[in-house]
Amino acid sequence: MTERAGFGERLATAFAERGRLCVGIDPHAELLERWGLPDTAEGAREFGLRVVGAAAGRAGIVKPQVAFYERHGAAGYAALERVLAEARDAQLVVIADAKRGDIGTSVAAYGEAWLTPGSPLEADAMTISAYQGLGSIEPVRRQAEAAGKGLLVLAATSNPEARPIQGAVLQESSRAGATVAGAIVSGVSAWNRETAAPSGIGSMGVVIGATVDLVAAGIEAATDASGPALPVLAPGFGHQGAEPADFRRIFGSLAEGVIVSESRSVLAAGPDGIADEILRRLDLVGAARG
Ligand SMILES: O=c1ccn([C@@H]2O[C@H](COP(=O)(O)O)[C@@H](O)[C@H]2O)c(=O)[nH]1
Repeated sequence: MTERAGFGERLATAFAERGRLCVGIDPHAELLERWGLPDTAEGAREFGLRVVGAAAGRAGIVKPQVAFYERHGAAGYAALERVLAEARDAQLVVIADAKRGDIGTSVAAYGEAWLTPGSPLEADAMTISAYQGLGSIEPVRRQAEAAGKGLLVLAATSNPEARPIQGAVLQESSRAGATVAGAIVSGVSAWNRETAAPSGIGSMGVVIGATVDLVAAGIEAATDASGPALPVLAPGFGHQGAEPADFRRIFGSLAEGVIVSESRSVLAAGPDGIADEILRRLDLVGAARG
């Protein structure tokens, strides 16, 4: 196994060499049909491998949506293992969109699954939920740091129904007065400042939808520009309405670490059109190059 740089460093290289587009791998039933593939684990594997083939040498980052493999049970996991391995062999930065979360040894087991070098489901980073408290995911933070992996903690997700909970104001804590989303951004930013970041981008990051108003969500107030840039996985571009070319305006002082994530808007191009669509979407985020 060849030695890979840490997540933040790999992200910085991907941004510089390939741009910020992250191609989602979401083999849901409708897309599989459009791609002429069966709605089975084999279909999901073939879909994922073709997306990886189209992304390799064009985009720098892919994000398999774990749920679409999990729904096929053990065979789906075998398919996902293959897609993850091919993506990593193709030198893509791989973000497993697993949205796991729990406490103690249970959350640590999730970390082992997705972030251990050499594990069957190894990715470069995973999405994780801190709904049980930021401290509950501390074991995975330690695993990620030890293995040079990344964590992307859900802060303000792209779906509008998240707003009442993620925008709720904390009453009793060291962050009283902050929104839940803002507190997560501040807490993860503090972790990120502690990670070694030779590239200027850290490895501890957050998920913030491109559809979110950062001021209303209490995130702007929580942003601290010191230290390495905070990785921000940003779904909500493309099919959900946000324009990739607008990412700097949308994210302001967080823009440096933004990963522009798109699934359906790219995948809808089908197997024959996806390579060109990736190049077209990369151009839309073109201001991000360099
Ligand atoms: O806040 C979030 C977090 C994750 N997602 C996931 O991203 C993709 C979005 O797909 P599109 O087709 O580009 O809308 C999908 O896998 C979601 O589960 C998100 O949308 N919002």
